[in-house]
Amino acid sequence: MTGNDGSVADLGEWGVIAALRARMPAGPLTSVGIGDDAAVVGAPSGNVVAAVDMLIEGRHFLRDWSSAYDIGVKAAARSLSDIAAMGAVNTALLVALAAPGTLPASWAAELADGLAAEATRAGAGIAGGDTARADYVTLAVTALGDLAGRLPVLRSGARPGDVVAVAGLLGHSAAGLALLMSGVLTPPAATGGAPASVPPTVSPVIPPASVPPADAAAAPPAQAPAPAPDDALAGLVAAHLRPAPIYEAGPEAALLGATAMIDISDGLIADLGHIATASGVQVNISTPGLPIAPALLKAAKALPSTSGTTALEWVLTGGEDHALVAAFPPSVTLPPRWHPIGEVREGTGVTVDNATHAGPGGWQHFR
Ligand SMILES: Nc1ncnc2c1ncn2[C@@H]1O[C@H](COP(=O)(O)OP(=O)(O)OP(=O)(O)O)[C@@H](O)[C@H]1O
Ligand SMILES: Cc1ncc(C[n+]2csc(CCOP(=O)(O)O)c2C)c(N)n1
Ligand SMILES: [Mg+2]
Repeated sequence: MTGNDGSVADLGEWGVIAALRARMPAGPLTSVGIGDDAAVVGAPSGNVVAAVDMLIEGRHFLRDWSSAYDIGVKAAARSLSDIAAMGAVNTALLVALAAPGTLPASWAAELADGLAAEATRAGAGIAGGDTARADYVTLAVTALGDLAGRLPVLRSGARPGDVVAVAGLLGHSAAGLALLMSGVLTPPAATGGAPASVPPTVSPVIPPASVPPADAAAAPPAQAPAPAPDDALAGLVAAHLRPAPIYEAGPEAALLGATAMIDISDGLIADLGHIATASGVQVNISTPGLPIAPALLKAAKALPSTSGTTALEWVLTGGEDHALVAAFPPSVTLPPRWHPIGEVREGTGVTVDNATHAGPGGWQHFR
């Protein structure tokens, strides 16, 4: 299933499953993996932690931008990071894949490699899935995890006085998306990452003007100057195409006594809003404590129509990096990868430097 070996329709459903199976290790806790009616996965501490997330062509990715490997990584990372955000260790993924019959079999193989690589990075395997034909590539990845005897870290446990800290990147994926949407950078997949025989992909179902950040989306792709290669900017595009959550920071936070935790898929403000609501508290973000990578400032300058606050906006409202954000009792000594960015107070909602932030604070489907 590599090279110029035809389409998934040529292989047929069972052929596709066999080919995927050969590339996706079952993982250490799976005693029955791909090939039976259901998988059997060990749950060493007695409770199964489970999450599912979809990844939809045109909504979450474009095949013109992302290689099949990128899409596999991203689909896996979205669900794996939800398990980490409960303080749990990932054990196995179930992968539901729908795709057009014209999809090259080698594309499906690359997808399996990306899924397998990211699952392995999180310590998990791939225990099963489902395969069907559809007009667009759609993935629904279920992740299973284990709490190793600990209590789950919920969204609802934050208490006034807690310190809010983040582990992982903020705003990189949003900046990478803005660079791609504006045409300032060409996606690697368009220059060799995807097979030449990839069928035409759909255009984004999201009108560009509604995709955050709005200032970047407004930039005209055609007129954008072709810049010299820039590793810092290319790194942002890579962060968008292949998020790399720090999975082990989830169980680490649980062991440290985190009172609440969430992974940032929609945006820092939006996702902290879920903690604030579930916990019945207010969260204040202090912008001087926010890690704003120099690459973000560079990207904001490289985009034709951005303002001086664009890099900060990406950090505050950009999703898809899947950093973990957690509340810790003030007595906890945080390891270096946990950066304090704010505090929990009495009240409601999320404030930024004690003020309400204008706008939705992140991504929301159907808006
Ligand atoms: N269609 C659905 N049916 C049942 N439960 C759902 C459905 N959609 C979401 N949920 C549940 O709602 C809660 C919040 O889900 P949500 O998808 O917003 O969280 P998330 O996966 O962390 O974020 P995101 O999907 O934005 O990455 C979860 O408990 C999830 O299982
Ligand atoms: C082609 C294209 N256009 C826009 C975006 C941006 N985007 C899509 S979904 C989402 C939030 C997370 O989704 P969910 O809430 O489903 O977890 C974001 C920031 C993208 N990734 N690709
Ligand atoms: Mg979800």
